[in-house]
Amino acid sequence: MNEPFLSIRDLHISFSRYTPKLTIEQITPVRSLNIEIYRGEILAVVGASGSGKSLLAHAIMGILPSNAKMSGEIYYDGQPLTPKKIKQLQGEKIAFIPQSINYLDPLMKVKKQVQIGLPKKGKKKIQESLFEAYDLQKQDGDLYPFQLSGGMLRRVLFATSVRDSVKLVIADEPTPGIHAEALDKVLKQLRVFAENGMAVLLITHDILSALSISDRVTIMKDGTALETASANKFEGRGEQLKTSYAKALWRALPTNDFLNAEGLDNVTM
Ligand SMILES: Nc1ncnc2c1ncn2[C@@H]1O[C@H](COP(=O)(O)OP(=O)(O)OP(=O)(O)O)[C@@H](O)[C@H]1O
Ligand code: NI
Repeated sequence: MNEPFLSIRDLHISFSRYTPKLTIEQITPVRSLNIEIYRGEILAVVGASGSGKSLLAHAIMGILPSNAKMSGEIYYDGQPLTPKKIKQLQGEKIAFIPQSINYLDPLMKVKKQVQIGLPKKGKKKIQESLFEAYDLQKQDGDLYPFQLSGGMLRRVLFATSVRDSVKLVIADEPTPGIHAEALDKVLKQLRVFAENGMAVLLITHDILSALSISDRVTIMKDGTALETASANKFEGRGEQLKTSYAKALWRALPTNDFLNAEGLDNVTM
């Protein structure tokens, strides 16, 4: 097999925080996390709220909060991904679609934000065609973020990430609040990115959408990767999955009649 394009080895992320009794305790919401993403594939990372998915994305992007302590290694295209390197790559080679729409500048018209980083010549044209591709009206471009709905803002965020030069796409929950048709478009677009050779990391709660377009799926629980399996292993009663947690998660989906859903909290590796 060829080399992973992005490789995360033994990642730990901790925070110190005050307890109600004003003593300091340390929490480690990401621990012993190993993840590899290859060129041309979509790896979906799925997991419950609080399982550490966004922290993983922020660690890669070098935007963890300043009180976070991180250890472990992140390799990009065979080289350590240092804070300096990430600054060079961001936008140009690595596209990040953040979970929070607060990442948009509240004081800048959205069309200007989409134009950032586009080639000087023709950026207006490209921005307009991106708007069209993501079902945004031309006049929406003159609005400020607060004037758009959450679903529209997500599509703006998505549009801001698209560049031909990009090699790695990290999409953190790109789909909440958007209607079915737009959801389909966003997922298909991720597929197109992968088919163009990009490595795509899709972070989501939604295991069914993840399975519909991903090549492999990593199930995250309590800050670590419990199991990584090809998407096609999620079938039947989950016999091909290794951990009981992954099996239970799969069987608990509505399309699988919620089999065993009540046991999901109790299952162990
Ligand atoms: N700035 C912070 N300070 C202290 N703890 C934090 C901080 N950010 C995150 N955490 C801890 O890390 C955990 C994981 O956070 P993270 O945002 O990665 O979860 P997530 O899997 O992305 O959840 P969601 O699906 O809700 O977006 C949180 O539950 C919280 O305990
Ligand atoms: Ni998150």
